[in-house]
Amino acid sequence: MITIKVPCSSANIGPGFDVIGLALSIWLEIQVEVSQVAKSEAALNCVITYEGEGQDEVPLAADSNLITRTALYVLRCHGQRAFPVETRVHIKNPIPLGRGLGSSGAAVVAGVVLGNEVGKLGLSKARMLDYCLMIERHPDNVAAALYGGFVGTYLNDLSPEDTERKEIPLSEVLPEPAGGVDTGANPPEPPVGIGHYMKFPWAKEIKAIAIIPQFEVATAKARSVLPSSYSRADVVFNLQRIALLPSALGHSPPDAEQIYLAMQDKVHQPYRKGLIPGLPEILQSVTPKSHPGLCGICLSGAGPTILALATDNFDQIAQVILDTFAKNDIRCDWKLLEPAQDGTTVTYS
Ligand SMILES: Nc1ncnc2c1ncn2[C@@H]1O[C@H](COP(=O)(O)OP(=O)(O)O)[C@@H](O)[C@H]1O
Ligand SMILES: N[C@@H](CCOP(=O)(O)O)C(=O)O
Repeated sequence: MITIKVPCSSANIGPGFDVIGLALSIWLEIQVEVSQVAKSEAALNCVITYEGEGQDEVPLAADSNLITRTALYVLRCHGQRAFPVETRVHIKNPIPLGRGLGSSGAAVVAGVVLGNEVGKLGLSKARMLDYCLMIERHPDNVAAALYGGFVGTYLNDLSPEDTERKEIPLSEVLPEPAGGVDTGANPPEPPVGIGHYMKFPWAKEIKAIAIIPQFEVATAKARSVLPSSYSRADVVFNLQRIALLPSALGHSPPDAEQIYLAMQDKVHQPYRKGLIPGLPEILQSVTPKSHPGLCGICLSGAGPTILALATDNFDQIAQVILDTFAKNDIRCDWKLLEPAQDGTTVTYS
């Protein structure tokens, strides 16, 4: 059996919109068995079973499920039209969907690794990142999930031809389900070196409190409310803070006041407040002065999860944020998480 484990991730961490990602300790797990039968009755030779978050909504057909659809994309780019006969994929997913904890990024990474494994393609992690970026086009979640830890990411300047290839409509990369039938269309291969990442140090004292509201915000929706241009003052505000953030979060012992300031943002959080009731008040509800132990607070990814970074007093900090959400009739779960430094792992048993 092949076991693929992919961590969840929190993107942005305040000012690092589409740049910074932090892999955290909730893992999507995929168990894969390829059984040696002569013929498979399953569409595209793939049988999917699923447990955990999203089990009542996630499709189980190989050409609809985001994980296997992604794997099929990778396989088809290498001349393999379907899964090997017969591939059984069991998905265990504890990452809540549509909450800003990178469930789709984890699913895309898992799909690329699944394609690489069952197709015996021998792709490097750097090449797998290219495949991920053809599907999830912002690099922060997928780079964190693939490589692990606290990362800064960027997209390379590509040649005009490669740029065109990279920007091909998603519907051509992941064609609409064809009822398990191979349409025969060849998908576009990713250009080489679409994106890059760099891992930053993380101060061992800092843990992540994730306050996860019981409602979903689709990332696509949360991106659609952002403006297409910004004032120079707002861009400079974020640049000034993002320049400090990696060293502030890597410095031990952590300087809470500096981290708190370095996590302020004017590029995405203010525009997303309409999607998350009480967001400005929640972001102001705890500070290092009011709640010793707190280092910084931000929207996790596109929300609605709130990420509070702290060294102590985790329950008290979580409780204030839960209470502030409760005033807006929003119930939440909360978890204390740690950076997942190893990123995606594959084991064989
Ligand atoms: N384990 C999974 N298996 C299949 N599809 C998934 C899985 N995880 C996430 N998805 C897909 O990704 C969507 C959520 O993505 P998105 O809106 O980007 O939110 P998130 O912040 O959780 O990444 C889900 O509605 C589902 O379609
Ligand atoms: N930079 C992206 C990150 C989205 O993360 P997700 O976990 O909400 O999918 C954005 O802010 O849109």
